[in-house]
Amino acid sequence: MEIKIKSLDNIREAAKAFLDGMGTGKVFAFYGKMGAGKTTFIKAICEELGVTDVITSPTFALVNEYTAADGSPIYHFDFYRIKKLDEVYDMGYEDYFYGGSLCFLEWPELIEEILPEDVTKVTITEEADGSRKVVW
Ligand SMILES: Nc1ncnc2c1ncn2[C@@H]1O[C@H](COP(=O)(O)OP(=O)(O)OP(=O)(O)O)[C@@H](O)[C@H]1O
Repeated sequence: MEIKIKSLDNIREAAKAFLDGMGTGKVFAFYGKMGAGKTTFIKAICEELGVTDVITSPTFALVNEYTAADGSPIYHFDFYRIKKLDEVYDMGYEDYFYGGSLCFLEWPELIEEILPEDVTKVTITEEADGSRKVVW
């Protein structure tokens, strides 16, 4: 599927469209260059799910946990700074990836070998006009 986000003014609408078309998967790997808009789009999706926690890229903690409006947890990962896969083993990644809760991953290419088989891969690209294309 594909969504175009014209500007930040349209991001909540885009997040809603994504949620409507995201399917039954739980683990979503967001690919895209630095500045493509991964954090911004994940934030919009979480807000659309009723998260009221502060949503920022979990660069230092590796994972942030939020609570959706229905009380379910959402896990937001950023693997940009990992140096060894051991760091991901040590955090008990399997409990997250196979736990049945929503997981949103930034920089999944750094842990490609341990992504679950049923991961949904989402690619965000910045277009020449500054809009973003989201494909999954
Ligand atoms: N859909 C959009 N339309 C316009 N601007 C956007 C959009 N999405 C993100 N931006 C802007 O682009 C910049 C980078 O966004 P963001 O931090 O979400 O990127 P990122 O892919 O998470 O980058 P990084 O990998 O460095 O964390 C921010 O200033 C943000 O406001």
